[in-house]
Amino acid sequence: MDAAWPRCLERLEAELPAEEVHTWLRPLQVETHADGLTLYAPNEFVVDQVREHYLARIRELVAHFAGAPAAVGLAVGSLRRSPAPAAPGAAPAAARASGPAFTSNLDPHYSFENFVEGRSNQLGRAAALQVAQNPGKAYNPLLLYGGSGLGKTHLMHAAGNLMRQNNPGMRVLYLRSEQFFSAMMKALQEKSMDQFKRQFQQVDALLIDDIQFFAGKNTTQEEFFHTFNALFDGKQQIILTCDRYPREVENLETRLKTRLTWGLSVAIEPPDFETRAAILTAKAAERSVKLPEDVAYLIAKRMRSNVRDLEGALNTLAARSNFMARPITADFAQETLRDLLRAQQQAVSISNIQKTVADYYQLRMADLLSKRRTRSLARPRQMAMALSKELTEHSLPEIGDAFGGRDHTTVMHACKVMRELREIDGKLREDWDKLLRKLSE
Ligand SMILES: Nc1ncnc2c1ncn2[C@@H]1O[C@H](COP(=O)(O)OP(=O)(O)OP(=O)(O)O)[C@@H](O)[C@H]1O
Repeated sequence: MDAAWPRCLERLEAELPAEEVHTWLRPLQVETHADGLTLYAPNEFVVDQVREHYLARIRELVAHFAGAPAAVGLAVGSLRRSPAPAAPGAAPAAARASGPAFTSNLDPHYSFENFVEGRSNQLGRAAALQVAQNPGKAYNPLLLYGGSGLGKTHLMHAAGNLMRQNNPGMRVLYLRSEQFFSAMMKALQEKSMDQFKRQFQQVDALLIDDIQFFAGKNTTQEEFFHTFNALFDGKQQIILTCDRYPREVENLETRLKTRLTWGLSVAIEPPDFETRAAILTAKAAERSVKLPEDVAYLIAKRMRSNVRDLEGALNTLAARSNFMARPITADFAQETLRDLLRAQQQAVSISNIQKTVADYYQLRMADLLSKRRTRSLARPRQMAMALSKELTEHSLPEIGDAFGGRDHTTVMHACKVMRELREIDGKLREDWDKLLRKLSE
């Protein structure tokens, strides 16, 4: 019986579009019994989809591969396994089915406690927390938007988990936009739209991730628009994420764009250096990885794109250190992450920085690089030099050369001035942050 489900999945993969298997069947957890098996789905929504579209075929295949009649049950729940690997000699971790009647697709790992706060995500975190504490009342909908891997999904799950923690009976449903889309397409094909719509009337909070996916999909937008309105009228909480401000998403209906931004829309920005280092330190502690401070700084300095990449770097380091039984040091990190760090470094060059700074201050490149010392040129020039030191691996003399053959002490002075001004001049600090962000995209 144990082998029946993997073989059944394999066969279904050959028979069905990959997207369907990925969306509905892969997330199922299986518990085998002597005379059959039970499939556990993360929530009722998935149970309905599986029952309606796949269960009959699953039953046929399981019986076929088991070589005998087999009972296949389907229920909401999950198989809880002991999170730590079993110690040598210990009995296998007991697996058991659990879960209330409505679970939510929420990942319990994501919480506010393990979300590191920084200037870049402070507002988003505060808004998500407010919403979780006053669902349907604080801001509706809450829209979190920003680039990939910056923590939008994390905050969304954290809000959902907190709602359920405060009120265990609350029905919170998390869906990726693809899941909404694919369930709707099925319902349309099979003329079961009424049932599709009813599922949403039962939820207290609906969390939809990555709504930019709806762009160009007109029927989905129409349906989502109605679902949205019904929930909104019923004061059910809606939380959405998008990879940019919805008004900037092409091929999204205007009335939907307007609705999406009715409540509160908050940008999640790429984390600054301190936050990146704090995230690395926190993730390392969570995983019991010994990450010295200088290594956290090294990675945080060099990897500026997003948190997912930071996590990837940490995982790579931890795995290699484990495997080679070597401690994580700065040298070890340089050696292990060489390619990754180089790829990040290539993304920004001095000329790239000069161009971005010139555009930002609406100057001509020739003026920025000229010897003229008027204040309106000197500050942007110092800004560009300091950014070059911060963002590239070039030496002071190399940077000086790239700025019309200036001496390395001029570059050093520019870095010092910028550091001091950032402490006391709010406008300049804002310029610095904006430019850093632009250059780190
Ligand atoms: N401030 C933070 N503190 C701790 N972990 C974070 C933080 N920001 C992001 N992460 C982690 O980074 C990873 C990527 O974040 P997440 O999946 O939430 O990104 P996203 O913005 O939803 O990206 P996408 O749009 O690509 O889905 C997750 O593992 C998340 O836990």
